[in-house]
Amino acid sequence: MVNWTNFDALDSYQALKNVDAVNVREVMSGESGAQRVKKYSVPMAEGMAYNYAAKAVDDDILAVLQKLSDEAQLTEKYEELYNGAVINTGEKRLVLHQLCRGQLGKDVVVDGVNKREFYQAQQDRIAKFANDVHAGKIVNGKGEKFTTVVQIGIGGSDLGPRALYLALENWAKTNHTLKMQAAFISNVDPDDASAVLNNIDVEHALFIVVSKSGTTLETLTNAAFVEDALKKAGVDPSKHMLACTSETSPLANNDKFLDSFYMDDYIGGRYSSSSAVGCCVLSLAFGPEVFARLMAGAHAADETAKEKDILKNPSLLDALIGVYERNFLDYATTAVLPYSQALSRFPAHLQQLDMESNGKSVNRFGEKVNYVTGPIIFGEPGTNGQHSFYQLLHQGKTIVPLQFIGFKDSQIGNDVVIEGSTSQKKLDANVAAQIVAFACGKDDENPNKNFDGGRPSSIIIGQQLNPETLGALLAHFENKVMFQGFVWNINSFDQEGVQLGKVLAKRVLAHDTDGALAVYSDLLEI
Ligand SMILES: O=P(O)(O)OC[C@H]1O[C@](O)(CO)[C@@H](O)[C@@H]1O
Repeated sequence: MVNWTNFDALDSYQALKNVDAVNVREVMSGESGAQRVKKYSVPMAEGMAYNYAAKAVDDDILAVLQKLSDEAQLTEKYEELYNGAVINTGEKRLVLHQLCRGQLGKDVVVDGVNKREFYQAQQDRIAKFANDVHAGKIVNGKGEKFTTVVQIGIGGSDLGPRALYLALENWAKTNHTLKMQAAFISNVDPDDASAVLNNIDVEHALFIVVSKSGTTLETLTNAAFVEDALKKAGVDPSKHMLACTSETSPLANNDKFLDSFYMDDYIGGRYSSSSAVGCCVLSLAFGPEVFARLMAGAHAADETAKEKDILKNPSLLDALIGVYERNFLDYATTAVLPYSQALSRFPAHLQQLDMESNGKSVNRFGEKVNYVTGPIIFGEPGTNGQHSFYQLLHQGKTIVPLQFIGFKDSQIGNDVVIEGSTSQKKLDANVAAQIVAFACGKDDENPNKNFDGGRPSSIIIGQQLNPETLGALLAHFENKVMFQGFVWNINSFDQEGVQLGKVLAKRVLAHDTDGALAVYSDLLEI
């Protein structure tokens, strides 16, 4: 059995308060910096590496972080999780998203159902469905092949799958495995659905209504919006619409859908890309083999996360360094900066993953905690970000830890040498330069041109963004967030904080308002 103890009650919490701080500028300058870049690197799954040379840690701090990991029983808690303990205390649920991509421990059986087999069976059903669509065995009302798939969902039923689709779209085109174009409708803003519908050929489109709960206002509204558009186009919606939901939701077992695929209550929305939620759209877009490769990469990262030695466990190490920065260096934000245009929506996915999971003020037993928890996450692909918000990152008063992601090869492989280097080389040169600029700064007698440096970062480096490396990246961050939640002794798997706004919006629509709500409603003429 593991002990669920508040972070500030641990001996290692006190020890971390007393460690000697590392001056990033000092240690990253000159030969010492070169040595750190070689030394402070951990292999990740799928040939990637997590390099943390430019973080404010040294061997002494790492030793205390190892103690923290052991004392807080972080890998033991992970083991409890994948063996089926009720980790989500708020909703009294198991947490099984890792089981969608492989068996990590014991069989998890609930009400006589082996959960790994259930998730695999859904993937197999989706694979058969996708193959039949691609082969022209499942066709539209006119007997013609479907060419487009549209996912209708929001939050975890949108962000992860959308980020993954965009991450692999060009890779799939290059590798001749783009079977169907995908599009996504999420916002209840009517312009979102209209713009997507205007851009596609609805007669040849399949629409997946994705909602775990089957009750989300935006998704149900958009599903009805699309149904209406299909009817107006003279198309039978039941031949074009699929459902992806939990078996207990109001959307389940509904014959207005061509077919339905299931996840369950043990998969949180923001962790659902590995379940039917991601499987459906990605298998239709790229083929089931590509989805299987994505899952293989994620499973490899899940296996690595079992390692007790923090210097061999990149997601655990990343988590612990993040905790040190958040609780002892007082850094409130983290920027995710992929030097890969394909990862354009990955920061948005991580924003939900991290902030919805760890944006909590009470521990897993509902008691207030006296320390800060999850950071604010934001980000954009480099080099675009360099010409936007990096000014503040370099010279602003707030220090923001930076998470870079970079790849040696492009996905499409089309490149030109201009002034002695390819665009890919320019991209990679920029990320290397940024890490050193942030860490080491530059003295200038003109204060306006002076860079203090000392701004910490880490980088995940891979050869190429492909299904395996993408899967490993996805799981790396899921596991990092999980480990941080364990340190803070919070429940990372519920999201009560999003409920109040939803309830009040319903009251506005029902004209049941008073006080400020009534005045705002009047201002907007609702
Ligand atoms: O899949 P559902 O049930 O429609 O939920 C969508 C999203 O809404 C939330 O519950 C928060 O509003 C997320 O956690 C979830 O990913």
